[in-house]
Amino acid sequence: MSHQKQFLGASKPDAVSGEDFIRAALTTDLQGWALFLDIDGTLLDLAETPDAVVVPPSLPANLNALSGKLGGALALVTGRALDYADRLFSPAHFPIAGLHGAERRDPDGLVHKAADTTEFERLKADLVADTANWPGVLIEDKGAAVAAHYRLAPDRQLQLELLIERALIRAGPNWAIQHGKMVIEIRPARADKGDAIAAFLAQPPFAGRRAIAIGDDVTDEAMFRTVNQLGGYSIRIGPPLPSSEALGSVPSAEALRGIIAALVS
Ligand SMILES: O=P(O)(O)OC[C@H]1O[C@H](O[C@H]2O[C@H](CO)[C@@H](O)[C@H](O)[C@H]2O)[C@H](O)[C@@H](O)[C@@H]1O
Ligand SMILES: [Mg+2]
Repeated sequence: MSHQKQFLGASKPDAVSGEDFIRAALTTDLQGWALFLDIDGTLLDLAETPDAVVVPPSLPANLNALSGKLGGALALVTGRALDYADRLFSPAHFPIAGLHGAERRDPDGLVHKAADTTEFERLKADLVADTANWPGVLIEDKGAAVAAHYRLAPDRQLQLELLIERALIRAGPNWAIQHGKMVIEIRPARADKGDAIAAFLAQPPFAGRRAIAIGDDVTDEAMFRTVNQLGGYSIRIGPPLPSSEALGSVPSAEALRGIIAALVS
C-alpha cells in the first residue's frame, strides 16, 4: 500500500508519520500535492515577543525552492497580519492568508482584506490604555484584529481574557475570539484557516491537488479538519496530541525546517 493510501483516512499513525509522509509525498508526487504552512511555532521557533522571532537565513530561499518544485502550490496561513508575515520571508513572497484566514493574497496577487472600523480602532486604543500598567502584557495591533499577549505576564491571563471578552461584545458579531499560545485575540469572524485553504484550492496552481497542512496551535485545527475532509494530510508540530485533528506529527519547527532543507538540497 502506498504511503499516501496507508495514511489517508487511516486512524492516527505513529508520531514519526508526519516526517515520513512529507518525504514520501513530496518526493514521489510533487505535482499531486499542495502545501499549506503555518508560521509561528511551525516554520519559526516561538520567541518571547512577536517581534523577537528569528527567520533562519536559509529558510526563505528553501521555501522558495520548494514552492518552485510544487509549481507554486505552497501558501503561508498565519494568524499574523498579512503584510507583517509577508515581510518576514522577504524577498521571497508566497500566496498567503493572514489574520487566521480573514485576509488573503491569491496566487494572482489579488488581496482580500478584512474590514477595520473606527470603533474597532477605538477598541484597540482602549485595550492599550487599560493594560498600560500591566508589565509584560503586550497588545499587538493587527489592523482588523488585535492580540493580547501574556507570555511575559502569565499571571494576567484571566484578567486579559475578561477584558477581551468584554471587548468582543463591543466589537460585535463580525469578530470572534481566538485563543492561542500565551495569547488571546479578537479576529474577524468572516473566515478561519480552513476557509482560506478551501479558497486557495479553488484556484491554480492549487486546484486539483491534495493538501498537506502543517501547524502547531488551536487555530490550525480548522485547517487540519478541512484538509482531512478533502482527502489530504494534516501534521501538527509537537508531540502527538489525541485531541488534535492532525493525522501525523513532526516534533519541532527545527525538524520541519530540516525536512524542507533536505527536500530542496
Ligand atoms: O498562526 P501563526 O502563524 O502560528 O501565528 C499565531 C500567532 O503568532 C504570534 O504569536 C505567537 O508567537 C509569538 C512569537 O513566537 C509569541 O511571542 C506568542 O506568545 C505566540 O502567541 C503572533 O504574535 C500572533 O499575532 C499570531 O496570531
Ligand atoms: Mg502557529
